[in-house]
Amino acid sequence: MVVINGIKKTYKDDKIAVRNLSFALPKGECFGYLGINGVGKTTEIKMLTGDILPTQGIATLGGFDILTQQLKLRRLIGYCPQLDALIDLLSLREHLELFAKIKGTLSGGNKLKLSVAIAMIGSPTIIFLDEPPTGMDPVSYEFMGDIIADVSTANKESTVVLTTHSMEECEALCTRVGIMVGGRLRCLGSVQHLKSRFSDGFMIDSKLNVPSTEMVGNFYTTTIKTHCPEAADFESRLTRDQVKNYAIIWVNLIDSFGVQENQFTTYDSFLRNTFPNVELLERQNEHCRLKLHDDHQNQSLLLSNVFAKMEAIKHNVALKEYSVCQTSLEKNFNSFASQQDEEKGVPRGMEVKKYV
Ligand SMILES: Nc1ncnc2c1ncn2[C@@H]1O[C@H](COP(=O)(O)OP(=O)(O)OP(=O)(O)O)[C@@H](O)[C@H]1O
Repeated sequence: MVVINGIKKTYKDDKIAVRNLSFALPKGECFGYLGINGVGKTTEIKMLTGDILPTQGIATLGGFDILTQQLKLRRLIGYCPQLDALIDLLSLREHLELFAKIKGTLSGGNKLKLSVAIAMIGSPTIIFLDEPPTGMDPVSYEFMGDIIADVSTANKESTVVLTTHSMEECEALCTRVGIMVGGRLRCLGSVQHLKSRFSDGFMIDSKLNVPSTEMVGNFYTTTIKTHCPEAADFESRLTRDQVKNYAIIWVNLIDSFGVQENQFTTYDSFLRNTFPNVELLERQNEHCRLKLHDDHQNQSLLLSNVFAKMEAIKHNVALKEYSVCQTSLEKNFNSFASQQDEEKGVPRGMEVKKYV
């Protein structure tokens, strides 16, 4: 439905906004374009919708050439631009009539909803949405998400190209995602594929058992009494009032803390003996969050393997519950976004020459 072949855009000031972009999208796809500000997403959409001309390359939408068949092509597309540009979509009379009616009555978010609705009118075959959710309230945002999913992935009526800064939106809506850096598409694939390919590991959220009274008692007998007889004598030296007033509670708390420490140390060492690179990120009482780093050299770090190993470990440690999840798409995106600086120089073979 969308075929892009070697599209490039150089602005007047020699700024290369899009560099030799090539990819294709079938019908029914919801494609998410990710990239930090200024990487070239809007420029790419503007070339496809005919707002601006590419410097180089060809593209077809629904079989129509973006350079020579703009009139036919426009009937196929719906476009919700990033900025409020309703003026481009209406005749002068319609524009005046509409704004005479709505001036001062539509908030920014409502104007945006109107723009999305206009882009969807007539069930266009290809819909371009340039950062549509900015400023939309959560209810409308969810409603818009449902509509996008309906027309693209569910009913296979349209191909949707969505530029966004929201990873959540991409994860929820898009069948495929492309991450753009410095005018180039650096990766393209399903969210799950990108996560598996670029993920740097797994997060494990765990909850250990709350120490039982019996465990606390055992700890007191085996550890405190053995290694610290003075402290063990502490209880017998307390007055009745002291026992009544909290002192005994403190002893119990210290014992309970000791049991928790032992449980955690055992759990931590089991993890470190099982996985190559474990980092403790956070710990509070019986809860802890750990990261299993993946250097992509160890093939065993697959989600299924991590679960299998955790299931084996859990019988040896005081683990009440745990969950394993892949690092988020946001993490992957951030690592791509950080490459933006490196992309600022003109790459080899892409130099723009000035002829005077
Ligand atoms: N008319 C123009 N003339 C010169 N440079 C431009 C023009 N329009 C955009 N650019 C530059 O081209 C690059 C890509 O801009 P573009 O608007 O396509 O980025 P974007 O990824 O859509 O950003 P955002 O997420 O902020 O919308 C930027 O460096 C921008 O400054």
